[in-house]
Amino acid sequence: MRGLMIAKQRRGLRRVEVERAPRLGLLRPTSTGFRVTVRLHDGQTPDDYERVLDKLAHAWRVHSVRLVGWRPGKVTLAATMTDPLETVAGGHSLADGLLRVRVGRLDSGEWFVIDFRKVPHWLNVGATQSGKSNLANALIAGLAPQPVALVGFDLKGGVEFTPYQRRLSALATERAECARLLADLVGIITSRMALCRQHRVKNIWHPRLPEEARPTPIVVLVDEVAELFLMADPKAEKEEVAAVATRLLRIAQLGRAFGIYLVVCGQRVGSDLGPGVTALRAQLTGRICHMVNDDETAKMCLGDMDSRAVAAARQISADRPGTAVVLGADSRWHMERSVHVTEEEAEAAAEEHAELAPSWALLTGGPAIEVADATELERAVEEFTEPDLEDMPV
Ligand SMILES: Nc1ncnc2c1ncn2[C@@H]1O[C@H](COP(=O)(O)OP(=O)(O)OP(=O)(O)O)[C@@H](O)[C@H]1O
Repeated sequence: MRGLMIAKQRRGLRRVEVERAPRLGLLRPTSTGFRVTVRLHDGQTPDDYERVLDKLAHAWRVHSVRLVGWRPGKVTLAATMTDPLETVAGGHSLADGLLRVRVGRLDSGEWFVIDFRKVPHWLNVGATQSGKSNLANALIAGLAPQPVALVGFDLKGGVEFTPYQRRLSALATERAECARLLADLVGIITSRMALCRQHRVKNIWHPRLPEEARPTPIVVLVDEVAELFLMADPKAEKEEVAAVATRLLRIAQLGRAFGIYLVVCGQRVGSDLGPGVTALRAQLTGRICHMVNDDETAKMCLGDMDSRAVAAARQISADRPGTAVVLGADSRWHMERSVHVTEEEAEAAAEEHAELAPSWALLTGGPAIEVADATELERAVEEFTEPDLEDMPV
């Protein structure tokens, strides 16, 4: 039956023209549809296919067609028969290795994995009720059982992250507090730099750095980033905002090598918030754009990478919360829908693994990894440490 369906598809495919009839390779069935490699005619580029993917989807009578890869002279297209983002089933383990979290599904049917060692910093934008907090919940639930420290900057007065406080090593809810916490993080980077110099390595993941000296990775979640930059009274607040902007930027620039990763969330991220925001954005290479209210935020999030992604983000409808356009490790954009993780589920994960939270005092000055329950941590380290550290990005 499936063979018949594929044969019919194939006959359909042969009738499609992209300027000239495509030279199709074998159709390979996938769990959501099929993949096919197309040999490019002389003068064609992958862009010629990118432009007509919608037309191909209609011609092939499938939900969508995406360009999923290319080699010189060839492109690979993936067709999806039905919308894989209609519902995204949960119930699986969100943690997927050290600093990796399976937060959702891509429209290709694959997992959307946030892998901080591949893409260290992320920008997560969206209008109210678009699903930003749900994604943060998924990250907290996925990172909570891992040997990592979590830090919260919650400019919504603490309402977002306070429920997870027991798993957080630090939480700042006002700008002055944020400025102090950011200064601490810069201090952590400085001491980790000294550690790396001492061992003649360029980053904390280098295999030459003894395991017992390797510092705990820190994932920093910032909610409502605009509040860090907005000034009600520019005269009085200018200095504080400048300090916050400089420190955040420094962390984004240097954090990757020293195991500090950022997830910056906000409703609106525009250049009107000042040059600090634009400079910060350039460092946040992972982009997640939920439904947004204005073109500028979608452009700020996605536009400098791919203008087609902006158009796709503007089409996300309000009745599909958790849906977003994402740009990640492969520099291509994808439609994604995050796994639905309620605040209660994230809170339960934070409670369950509260003992894995290193104290802030230890992170800022104490030995590398130390938590209340050493056995628990050892188990977590074992579970999440991959043997081949050679592959780690420098
Ligand atoms: N992937 C998803 N699947 C199903 N429902 C979702 C998904 N993501 C979010 N929701 C639901 O959509 C609603 C809004 O989500 P969420 O609170 O994450 O939005 P938000 O962007 O953080 O909003 P706000 O800025 O107002 O806090 C919630 O009721 C949430 O449960």
